[in-house]
Amino acid sequence: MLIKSCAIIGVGLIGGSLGLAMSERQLVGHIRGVDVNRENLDMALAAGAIHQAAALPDAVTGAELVILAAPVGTTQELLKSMKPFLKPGAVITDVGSTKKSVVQQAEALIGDRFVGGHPMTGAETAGFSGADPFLFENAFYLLTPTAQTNNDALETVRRLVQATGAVVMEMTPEEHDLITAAISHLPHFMAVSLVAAVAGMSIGDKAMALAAGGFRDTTRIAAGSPPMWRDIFLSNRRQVLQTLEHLRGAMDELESALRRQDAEKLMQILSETSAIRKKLPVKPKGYLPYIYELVVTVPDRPGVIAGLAGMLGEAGINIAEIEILRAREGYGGTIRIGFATPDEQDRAMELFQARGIKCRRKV
Ligand SMILES: NC(=O)C1=CN([C@@H]2O[C@H](COP(=O)(O)OP(=O)(O)OC[C@H]3O[C@@H](n4cnc5c(N)ncnc54)[C@H](O)[C@@H]3O)[C@@H](O)[C@H]2O)C=CC1
Ligand SMILES: O=C(O)C(=O)Cc1ccc(O)cc1
Repeated sequence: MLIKSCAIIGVGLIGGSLGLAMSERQLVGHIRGVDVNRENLDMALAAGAIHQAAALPDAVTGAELVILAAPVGTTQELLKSMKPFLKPGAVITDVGSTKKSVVQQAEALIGDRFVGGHPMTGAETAGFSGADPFLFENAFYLLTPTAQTNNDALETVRRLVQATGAVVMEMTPEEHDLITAAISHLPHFMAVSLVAAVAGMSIGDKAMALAAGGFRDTTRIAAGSPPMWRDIFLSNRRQVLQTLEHLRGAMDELESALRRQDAEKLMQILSETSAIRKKLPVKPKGYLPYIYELVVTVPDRPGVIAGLAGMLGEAGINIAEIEILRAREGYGGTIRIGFATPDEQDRAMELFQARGIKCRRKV
């Protein structure tokens, strides 16, 4: 056990997942949870993510560690209301998606025992129902200590975060906010704008009904929690606007090439960005650092997946992940099967091909 008692303020997706990860691994003796949403609190309690539902200030009384996991706009009020009740020496951390303003507010109120944190993993589903004890496995978890931060407090948070399976990376709050503006907040801004733009077109409804791969992939995050994203945009406003300038520049260049019907320029931009996109590192997810995948096309027959699973099972090949990508009555379907090793992927491919089952490696 790393910590005797902890309070999680906000037991939604991230706070709930941390609670589950900490209790499953017995990292914390007693966890109290606070939430303005009774449903999330009840679910967190029932799932064992927290041991006790509480209210402020009781929840933080005697707690060695307090984790703020509500939208970033609540930080200041929460810290103000809990400050007089904090145990001397208690460590406070947060999981907010923006850091500079949060850390400034917290240091002004709490001092050197606040450690800014941000797990670089999550989903577009809000609330405890999406909580997952393995959410942090192999995910980057950014910590943003400042010159003020107490070393013991930092070490406490670092050890706890590492024990959830995450990979800690440290940077300044300023660097954090610019990087996340570019790779998280700007994409969200774009996804929201794309949904709004298409929805506003006269063909909007029909287009949405037909939306497949590209539109879905590019806009998935736009389904995220509105209060959470409102707070992120407001708190990282300057950096989001700064990165937006770069996006506008890139869009202007592409637009101008299109207006001029400049095929060469279009090819140059498309080739350069395609090469950069292909070089993105494979995202480690879950327990398995990498997944080696096959895409299998099967006929539309009951029991066809059981058949594939049976073949693999008999050959001693373990299925790490399985997903039905497309299925149409009468046309069969496409199934993605993930393996933990390239050897299993090769053997599965040979096995399927020997039986005349169409399959290919997914890259
Ligand atoms: N959703 C994601 O993928 C990620 C979110 N974050 C950050 O984590 C924080 C929490 O986000 P999620 O867990 O996704 O949102 P969520 O909506 O699932 O959970 C937030 C919880 O906080 C509660 N809450 C709101 N105001 C409160 C208050 N004043 N006192 C107590 N509880 C309050 C809500 O009722 C909700 O249960 C946010 O700061 C967000 O920026 C960080 C990484 C990833
Ligand atoms: O759903 C996704 O892919 C996300 O990227 C979720 C997410 C949202 C906010 C963060 O600060 C970090 C991660």
